[in-house]
Amino acid sequence: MEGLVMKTCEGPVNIAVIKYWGKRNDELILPMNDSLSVTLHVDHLRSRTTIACSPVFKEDEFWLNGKPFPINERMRTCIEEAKKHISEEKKELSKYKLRICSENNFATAAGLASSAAGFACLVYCLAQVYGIDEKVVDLTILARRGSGSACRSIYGGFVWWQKGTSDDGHDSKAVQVASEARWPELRAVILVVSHKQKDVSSKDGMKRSRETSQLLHFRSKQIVQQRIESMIKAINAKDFDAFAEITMKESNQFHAVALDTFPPCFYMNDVSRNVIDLVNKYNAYKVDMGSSTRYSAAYTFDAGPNACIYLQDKDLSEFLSIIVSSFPSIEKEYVRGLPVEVVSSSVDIFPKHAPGALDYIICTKVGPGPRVIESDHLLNPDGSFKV
Ligand SMILES: Nc1ncnc2c1ncn2[C@@H]1O[C@H](COP(=O)(O)OP(=O)(O)OP(=O)(O)O)[C@@H](O)[C@H]1O
Ligand SMILES: C[C@@](O)(CCOP(=O)(O)OP(=O)(O)O)CC(=O)O
Repeated sequence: MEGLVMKTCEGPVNIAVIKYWGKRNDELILPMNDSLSVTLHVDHLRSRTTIACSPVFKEDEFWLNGKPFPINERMRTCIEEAKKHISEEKKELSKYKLRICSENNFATAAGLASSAAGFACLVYCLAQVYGIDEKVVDLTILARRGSGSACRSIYGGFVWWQKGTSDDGHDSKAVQVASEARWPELRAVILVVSHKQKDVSSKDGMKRSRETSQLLHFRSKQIVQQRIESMIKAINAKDFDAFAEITMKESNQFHAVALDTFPPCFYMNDVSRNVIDLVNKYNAYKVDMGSSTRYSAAYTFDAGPNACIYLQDKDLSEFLSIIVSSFPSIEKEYVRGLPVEVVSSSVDIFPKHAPGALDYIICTKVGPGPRVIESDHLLNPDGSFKV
């Protein structure tokens, strides 16, 4: 079709080890404290987005996971902000309407960071369509306007969102602490306890926490900065003990803030607590078996019951075998993502749960940032939606 421009990109999920919770400015999405995350591999968990731009389109349209979806205020902001940075030779495109089609290969709005992958992918794809020069324009600042945690999905590896101090948000951006090549042995196992949409969104939950939780204010002023420094040291030194301890304490403190919120937010459930118990028992078991480190696995939970367990490649098969025997399933495709050998575990110190306590498991590793893909477009070649 004459004048049609079309690009398709994929964007990764990130799971924070130092949590973002609480904004100092809701509209600009400026956080109360810094945060730090691990980008998970786009081969296993990703948003894929196709954007087409054409003089014949009559209105902007968005489809998410195969259905028309409203273009909400945050998405509108990302589009309008991206248009401000359009390259000189593509200026004409800013007048054209957009068709955006996106899909996540995992549950949306279930505390699996779909908004992070989705908005990072959207902004990255807009940058390709509009010829935005990434050396001049910080895409992390654009992605932040879609969802705070999305700014960290613009980079691969280990990413630090610096809260910034200015009122206009120009210094609230993400930087890469280390690429995925720094710690290639690091693995992440996502235990999907529920893929149902959560009751209180992160946006509403963190607003309520800022208004009612004294613990949140204490944490953001007195605790987070020190933990960021220790975490960066741990990553650079590949010190799993330090990484694991800070990760678990951060998760615990975030959920303590959720409970300190009034009325409280309950994001974890009994299965989540059983997972914490299993990880603690696994760490103790490994020490008994002569492990040179205090921790072999570290849990973290976002605003939902699903667990993310960080561990190293050497322990992955053993840990998964224990999980599968402790949380049995009748699902055929129970373990997804990275291929891992799962054997029947002979270690019987872990409690057995009823089949079906976990929906499924995704195994992945630390990965790169968003990428352009040349095939598998989600729109037809003429820019129409695939129905
Ligand atoms: N692929 C996508 N493209 C654009 N926007 C998306 C995409 N996926 C999700 N979103 C947006 O993110 C919203 C879901 O965000 P929400 O914060 O509720 O859930 P989550 O990101 O899965 O959980 P959490 O942020 O707590 O980990 C969707 O309603 C939609 O607006
Ligand atoms: C618990 C968290 O996952 C919170 C994520 O919050 P969002 O980035 O989804 O919130 P908004 O900025 O309002 O879109 C912790 C984290 O990812 O750091």
